[in-house]
Amino acid sequence: MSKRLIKVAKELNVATSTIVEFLTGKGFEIENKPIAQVSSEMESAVRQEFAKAISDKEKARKMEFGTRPTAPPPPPPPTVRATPPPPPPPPRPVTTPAPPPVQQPKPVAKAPQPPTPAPATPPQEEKKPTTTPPTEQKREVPGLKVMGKIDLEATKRRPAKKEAPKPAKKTPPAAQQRPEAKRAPAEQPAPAPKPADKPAAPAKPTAAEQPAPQTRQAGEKPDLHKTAEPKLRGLKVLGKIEIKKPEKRTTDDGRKKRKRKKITTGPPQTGGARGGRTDRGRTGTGGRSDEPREVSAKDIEDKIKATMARLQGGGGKKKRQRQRRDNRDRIREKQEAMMDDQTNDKLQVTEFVTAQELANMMDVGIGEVITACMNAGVIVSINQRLDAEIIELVAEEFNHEVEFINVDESEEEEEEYEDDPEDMESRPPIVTVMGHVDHGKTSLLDRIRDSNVIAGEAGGITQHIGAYEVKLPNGKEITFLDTPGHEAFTAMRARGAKVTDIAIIIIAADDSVMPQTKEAISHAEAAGVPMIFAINKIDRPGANPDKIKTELASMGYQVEEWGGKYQSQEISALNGVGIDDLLEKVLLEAEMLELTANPDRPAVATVLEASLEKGRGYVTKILVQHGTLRVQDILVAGEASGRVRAMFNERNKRVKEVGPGSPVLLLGLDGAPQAGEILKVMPSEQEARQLASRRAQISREQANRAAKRVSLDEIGRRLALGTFKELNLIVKGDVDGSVEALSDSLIKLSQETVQVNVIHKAVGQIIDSDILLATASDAIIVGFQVRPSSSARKLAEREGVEIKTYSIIYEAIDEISSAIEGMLEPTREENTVCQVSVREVFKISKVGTIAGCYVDEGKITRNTLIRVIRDGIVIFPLKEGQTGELASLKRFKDDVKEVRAGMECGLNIKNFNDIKEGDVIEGYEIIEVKQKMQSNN
Ligand SMILES: Nc1nc2c(ncn2[C@@H]2O[C@H](COP(=O)(O)OP(=O)(O)OP(=O)(O)O)[C@@H](O)[C@H]2O)c(=O)[nH]1
Repeated sequence: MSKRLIKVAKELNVATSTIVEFLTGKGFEIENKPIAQVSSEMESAVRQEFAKAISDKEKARKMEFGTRPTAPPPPPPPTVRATPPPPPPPPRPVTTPAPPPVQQPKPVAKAPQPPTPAPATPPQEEKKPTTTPPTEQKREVPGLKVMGKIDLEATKRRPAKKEAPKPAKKTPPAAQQRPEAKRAPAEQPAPAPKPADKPAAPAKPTAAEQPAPQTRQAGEKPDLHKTAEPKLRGLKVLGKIEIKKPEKRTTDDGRKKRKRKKITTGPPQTGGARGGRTDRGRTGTGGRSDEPREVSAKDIEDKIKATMARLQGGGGKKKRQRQRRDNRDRIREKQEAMMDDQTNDKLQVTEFVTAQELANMMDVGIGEVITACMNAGVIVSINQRLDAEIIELVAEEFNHEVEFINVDESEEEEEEYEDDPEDMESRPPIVTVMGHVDHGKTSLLDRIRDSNVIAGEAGGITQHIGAYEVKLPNGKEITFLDTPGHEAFTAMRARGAKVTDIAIIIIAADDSVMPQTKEAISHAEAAGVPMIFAINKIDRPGANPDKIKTELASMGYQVEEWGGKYQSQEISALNGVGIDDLLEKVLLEAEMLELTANPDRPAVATVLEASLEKGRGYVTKILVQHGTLRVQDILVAGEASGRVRAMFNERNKRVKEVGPGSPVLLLGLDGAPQAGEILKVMPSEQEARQLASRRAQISREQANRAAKRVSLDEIGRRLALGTFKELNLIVKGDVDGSVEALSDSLIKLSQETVQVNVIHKAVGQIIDSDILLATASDAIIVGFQVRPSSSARKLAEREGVEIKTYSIIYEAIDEISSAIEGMLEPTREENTVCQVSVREVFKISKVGTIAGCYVDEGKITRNTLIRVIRDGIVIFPLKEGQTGELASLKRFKDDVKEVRAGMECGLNIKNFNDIKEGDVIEGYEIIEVKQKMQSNN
């Protein structure tokens, strides 16, 4: 599994640039971006490389914190505790020989120690009050006379006074010494430390302070002794201060300090809330977490009391306290919630949650989320919707795992109906006829319908219900979709419905494989629907079926009789030749597909068409796919719901029930679902309504989101989701050569992670069917020197299909290649600012060709960059990198700076005089595009 660079860097505590440098040096390819993916191979290399650094750092850390308390202190404390009483006698002799001045320098040498004693003193103060009771008993112990001795060296009187109370209050071992200390204070204190550390000398100089450490040891424990011993010597003054404090504590300060303690417990909580956030990143600090736990138990009691008091109507004096407690509680609860979150840290998110929502989910401040985004190089606002990559990154930052859930899936959990294999019955195949205009689609469908009308229904008034069934002499049935051509076919597929089982591609034998034929093939191919080629009009004198087969073979579709895998049939839709054979081949294909359905289950159907009819309400034409649909069934289809009021077949005959594979027209829905939407039978009207309204809500939500379809900018995001494996492209160009060249180059961009497919390529304008195919196949349209028709442009906008147009082949390749690599950084982009149609052309000598134009959209200015488009193909400028400019722009006879939509104007173009009536002048500007989020990362 690969990781983000930033994460690895954090784990190793190494700069990302260092890692990148190292990896690049090792021959890995990695970008210096925080979200760059680090493969496990790279990671292990990096870990190996930086392992030493990590361990060194770890050691260094331990040294800082651990050495003071652990290394030196542990040995002395135990000895001091255990030994002090027994060793006293031997030390004395030792002390005498030891020269006090000589050893004093030693403590001085241990420069670092002085700071430690200072902190050591406060603990003493706190503990002293608690130790007060034992002091009297301890006074009896004579062993602690040493204290007195120390005092003599420094300031005899004061230390003596101070020490006296200390020993009295403290340690039991000291008790014996104290009496001695009083009597012979000068020397005895020294021995006490000596036995512990051996260095008798240090004891003497610090004599005044040593008593203090001893008292600490008694009250506290080994740690204090350890730190004290080396440090005490230099810190005499501090010792004095400490001694004074304990005396006061016992009286007034005790209360104050108790209060302080309470206060300190409070702040840690608030601090915890603040610090908790930082802790998350560092996975918490042990010490702090302990405190709040203790406090929380008390606070719970307090809270109960406070609540009780409030219920009973407490006095105003305690109001603040209560408020404070409440605040603390709130903070603590928040903290606990965070802790819970951390343990249960898998976030289920839909894509495009806002920064605020993500912060709420993780229970962290929005500021932190924004900061995390900024650290990753992305500036976001509170309500900005974050994409998958960023969500992942931010969640990682807060130790959350992310699971992306599809809104549709999450909102609509379809319970899979499990069909019993025994209930499955074969159903008629559903066939779509597609082909080039005038190649005979309608004629074929009519011929089939007329010659194969279901028995007993001949002569009835037919109505268009989007499909019809035919029964063949052998009793087998076939359902033909007669929705016009591939538009309906792809429109349905674009909605996720796969209705067609088999596609008949009809090609006129006296013509050739035409652009629409190729499109039809592309559509069927993209849908994975088996094709049968019907070579029509074989009765025509110029018919040449072999030519068609050859063309098909050259496209990679070898027909069966030529050794290929595609069935084909020569037919004449006009006189009925070959139709039965064609239907036989359809049945054969259907047999191979083993089409079955269970008629005994709640019906599921696909909407073919829906409309609002006067007097009938919403009329929905459907094709039942599973189960049997009956009158009075409760339905939901897309955002519409209702109950089946009535159903009619294509003969306009009422039917009470419809089985799988049959089309029907139904009344009763409260809206018009879109073609391709699934109609389901629901158990209750309430559920149907709920589901419909939920879908309506989702579709609104989706409409608000970024384009649902793939776009170059979106590839990075999809790659992050891990679901993006194929990039489908439709390539349109001005000439065959460029289409081929561009397609080949684009296919070559395929990588291990992303396969680039050119699902359709053709010469000519980008038209509606390209958009439909792109919608159905989630493809991007790449146009080279061609433009979309205005209806195609609108359709693309509506469907969210991205059309990328280029004038330079390598730019197209570069951009798509960058997108695939997830590092698209568009900085300059074309923005169409106007569309002007040429209505008249005047040739004026010396001036050139003047075009009388009408501004259809936008505003053309004198400086607008332009290109001339004829029949959807760019005819000027043709040279790569060249831009078109106006030589003049006039309204009537006046030069003007700009002309707006709905106005006429005259213009001529620099270096271009071949302008013709009907040409379109497209004005555009080059704009600097803000870097998209994906590209930032
Ligand atoms: N000679 C001959 N003419 C045919 C045959 N099939 C269709 N035609 C003729 O070809 C023309 C076009 O046929 P249509 O069935 O309308 O073709 P289409 O593909 O449905 O056309 P659009 O609906 O416009 O896409 C009509 O004049 C038909 O009479 C055939 O097998 N032989």
